[in-house]
Amino acid sequence: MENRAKADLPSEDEGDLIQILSHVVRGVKDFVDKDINGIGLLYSLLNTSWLRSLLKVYECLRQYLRSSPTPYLPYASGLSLEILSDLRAVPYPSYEARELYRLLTEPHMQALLSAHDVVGLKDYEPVLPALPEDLVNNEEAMRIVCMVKNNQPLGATIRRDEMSGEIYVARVIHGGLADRSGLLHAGDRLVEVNGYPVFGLEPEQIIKILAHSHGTVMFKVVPITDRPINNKTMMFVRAMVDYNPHQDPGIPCVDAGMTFRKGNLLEIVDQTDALWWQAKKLPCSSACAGLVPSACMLKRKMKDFCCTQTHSCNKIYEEAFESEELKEDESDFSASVDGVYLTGFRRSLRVCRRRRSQDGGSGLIHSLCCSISLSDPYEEVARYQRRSDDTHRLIALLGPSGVGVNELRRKLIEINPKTFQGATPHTTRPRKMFEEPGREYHFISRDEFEIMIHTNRFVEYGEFRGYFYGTSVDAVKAVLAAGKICIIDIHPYDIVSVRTQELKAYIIYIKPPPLAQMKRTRLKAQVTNYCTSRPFKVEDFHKIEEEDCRMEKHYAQFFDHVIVNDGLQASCVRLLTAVRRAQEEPQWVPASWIRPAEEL
Ligand SMILES: Nc1ncnc2c1ncn2[C@@H]1O[C@H](COP(=O)(O)OP(=O)(O)OP(=O)(O)O)[C@@H](O)[C@H]1O
Repeated sequence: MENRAKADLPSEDEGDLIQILSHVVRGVKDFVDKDINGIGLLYSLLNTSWLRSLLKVYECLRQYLRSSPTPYLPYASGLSLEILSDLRAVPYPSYEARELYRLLTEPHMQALLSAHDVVGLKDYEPVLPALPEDLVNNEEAMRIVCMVKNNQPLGATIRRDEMSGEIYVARVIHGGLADRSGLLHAGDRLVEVNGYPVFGLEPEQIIKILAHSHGTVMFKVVPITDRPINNKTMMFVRAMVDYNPHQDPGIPCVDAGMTFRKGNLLEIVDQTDALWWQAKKLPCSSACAGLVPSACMLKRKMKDFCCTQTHSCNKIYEEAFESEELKEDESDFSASVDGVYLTGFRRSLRVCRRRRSQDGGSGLIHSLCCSISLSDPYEEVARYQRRSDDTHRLIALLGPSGVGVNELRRKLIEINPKTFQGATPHTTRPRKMFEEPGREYHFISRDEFEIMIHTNRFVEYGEFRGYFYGTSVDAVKAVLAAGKICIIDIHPYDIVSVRTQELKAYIIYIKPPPLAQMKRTRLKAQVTNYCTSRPFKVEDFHKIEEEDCRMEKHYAQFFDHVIVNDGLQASCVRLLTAVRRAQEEPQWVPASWIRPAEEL
């Protein structure tokens, strides 16, 4: 079969396109197993038999054009008419003459001969009537555009030029009906809609005309001469803020607007307009894009909002921490599983952090909360696939106090201490008898600790009873360099310190289940703080829920994954799966992590 296909090819170089196609198919096949958007579709398209047949037809036609065949007879149908007339003149025609007469008078034969003459004389170009001589030179070229609406919006917006009263197509929505037709463009001047002249009308009146028209809609337009080119390449971003077009009085067309939430991934498909971009939400469910504010426009919109938020940012932390009397001896937790020492399990530094936020911490909160939302309403992202020889990504668990962050982290390390490890913290407190330097803690002086703070070497730190405690970047890197997966718990404060090119943290948010389920699953659980260990009370659950709401409201854009901690066992399995995916499957990460700054 394959040989025959080869033999059918007109000559060696006619096979070029087929060869190129085969080469492309082989190249694309190598990427099929990688999670690249649309690659499967492209592969099956390139592999279709009709595409190969089409290319063959194309090659044959090229060969035909190259050999430029000349017709055997210049005028076959004329000759057939002459023969018919001669045959009619024969008084006693033979059987063969009668047969020939019958054949030549058949409509199919006549059509065939006529087609031969048309092709032979290359007489197939349409003949246009001559242009009238009195044509006005500067008359505008009009375009008549017909579209079948099919209950879907046209995917274009219009605006009225207040000075001239002319109506223009303001924008064409990417992937919408108008865009797919390729016949309407932003800047085209609208002259008529379904035969109604639109000059001087309000855009609302034109929309009414459109709403009443069913089936085919006809536009008469004067096409724009210099069409703006969308020369920016496609860009993927993570939304760092919520946006609702219905609450934005500044949007040019609410119906074309797209709602998005913090953390949503958007594909920016059109940046022609400096103020309003067009975007699709990922994973893509609709072919049609929606209108979203551009980065600079959204930043402007967020400015006022963020100013009002500064107070509540401070409040979040004031409210999130509890005030309790502390016992120094109970501030540490450590254990050994299968001879492997579990480190980095200090008691929560909630209280220390509260103190930090009181004495000067508010500046930090402000800079975290507002710098993120103000300066970058969109964060450019790119697909990142960790190579097997790269260090693992840091796994950072975040969640309301008491939800079970430490419990899950501990379980993960206990299940597989050869794979997972916490980072050994630093402290300025004196070493206890049984402690070994570098095992429970790295013991350093206060001066050394302060230098490390000022040189940003901590992913998180706090002060407790006059001593500093903290997890350093180097401690995390030491675990990663040993080929293990470093798993730490963080506070919202620490998000900025772990989301770096160096650590590539994958942030998993541990979310509480609904109240009833939380009560049911925590029947035997204990709230452990610095001075007591007691069963959960209803107030504890309410506090967890409140903190959950606040964390989601302010930090959801940073969550790479969310796990609802209902049953401990099931949550553990989900956590293991999420960690495996973070390390082995492609993930969206800030583009700055994988591209040098000058390329961005
Ligand atoms: N899914 C669960 N089912 C039942 N009990 C749980 C579950 N998750 C955690 N717990 C229990 O809830 C209590 C609090 O958990 P844990 O100490 O891990 O909270 P945390 O989020 O680390 O809070 P903190 O930051 O205040 O230490 C522990 O007694 C733990 O065993």
